[in-house]
Amino acid sequence: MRYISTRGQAPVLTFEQAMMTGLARDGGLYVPQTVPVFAAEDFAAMAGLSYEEVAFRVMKPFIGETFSDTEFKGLLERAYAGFGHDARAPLVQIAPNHFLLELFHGPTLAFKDFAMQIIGQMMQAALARSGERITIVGATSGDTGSAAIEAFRGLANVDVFILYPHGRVSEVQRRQMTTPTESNVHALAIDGSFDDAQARLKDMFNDFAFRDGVRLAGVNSINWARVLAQVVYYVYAAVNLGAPFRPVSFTVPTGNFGDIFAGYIARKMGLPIERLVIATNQNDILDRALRSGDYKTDGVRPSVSPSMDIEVSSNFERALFDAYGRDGAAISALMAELKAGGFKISQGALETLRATFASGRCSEEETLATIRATLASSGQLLCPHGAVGVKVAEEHLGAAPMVTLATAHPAKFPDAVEQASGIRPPLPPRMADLYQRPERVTRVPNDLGALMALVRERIAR
Ligand SMILES: Cc1ncc(COP(=O)(O)O)c(C=O)c1O
Ligand SMILES: N[C@@H](CCOP(=O)(O)O)C(=O)O
Repeated sequence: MRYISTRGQAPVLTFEQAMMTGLARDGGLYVPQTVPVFAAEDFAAMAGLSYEEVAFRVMKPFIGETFSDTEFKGLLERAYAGFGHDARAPLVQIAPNHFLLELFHGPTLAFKDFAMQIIGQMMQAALARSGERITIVGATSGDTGSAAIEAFRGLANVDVFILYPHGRVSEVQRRQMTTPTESNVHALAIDGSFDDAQARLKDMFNDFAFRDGVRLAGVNSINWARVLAQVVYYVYAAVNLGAPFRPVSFTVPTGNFGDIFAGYIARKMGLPIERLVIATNQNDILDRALRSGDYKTDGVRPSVSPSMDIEVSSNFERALFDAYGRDGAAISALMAELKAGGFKISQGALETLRATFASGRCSEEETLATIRATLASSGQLLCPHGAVGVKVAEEHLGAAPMVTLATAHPAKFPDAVEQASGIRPPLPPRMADLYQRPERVTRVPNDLGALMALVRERIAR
């Protein structure tokens, strides 16, 4: 399996190279040259298997010979051993044809753990072989950061720097990033939005002297390995609901578009996904783009679902690449226009996107009302991101079972959940002292030069 860039001008890489590279050197994102298609029997044989076994079967064709089968199985076992639920990703029914896929039983209580834990294992194995040392820089709106820190804390050959928007993540999210004591962990609060943090991260990748000098690696969903690991739970959920013999629909609370893009890959692999629904909060650029064809930024507005406060959705570039017939030059031109505020999607590409994705938006009031209503109707307490998903899913119910991704634990957002429901969800006992632990964070300007200087200075220590 080989990986190519969405902008067509970067070297073609193996899985291991793509994983260790992050952003392509032409500024694009790596995607598989071809997506393997599974037979119906392959999916049928996965029903009832453990999460780790499904992960092995789904990921194996994409990773090729990067690891021996025995080694890869060992990495998967270690990655998911710390999850707080035997099923890893349990399905819970909330209405006759509507299920939640609980993706918050990992160590940091959000879906990011599913990919970050196995990437941590795979990167460590690759580094042990090469003897290299890397510098991870990540941008987060709250959940990627803590999951990355959890996966890489304390490693001797990795420094991990996490940029989060100052004042725009929940207190639990912030403390998860600022309280780890390991010296290889660097929490950085940037003056700006998540979009600013992600833009500076991409600028760092595009500065080759810096990138090569610090051996920069990325663990955001710009890294193909992140997307791949997230494909697994779509397959796992669908086969346990009757796929391939009956289709299943998914609604995905969406921000950076990595999670729903994983669903898109699952569908390309032959998984019968009837509807793939993008659910946005009030930062609804994706919903607007699918309706109007105009992908125009108009500023991020803080919401009660802060992890989705994103306007420049990185992975949308991967979907556009396919929708434009894999024309790297066309994607480069669109991304150049985006830097100036936005672009118009061609009619042909728009029709392709609309044939694949449906979308909807959920306001602030609707988010809180959905937390209340779902608790009353099903007894399930949602986090605000899951609530955005449930509200939009309810507008797209059809004959196929609908699965809404519950992307984070409600205890990560206690203020919003309490405001909606009157219930303040407690943290799990292992995190009970989170509010007492001392915090360690550096406030940083939204300035590329200053950020690069800080990273260089810290890793030289
Ligand atoms: C809790 C939660 N829900 C939803 C999302 C949106 O996912 P994606 O950025 O993959 O679209 C995020 C951020 O990634 C998140 O942290
Ligand atoms: N919501 C995310 C934003 C970054 O997304 P990623 O999937 O590209 O890492 C977060 O919580 O940080």
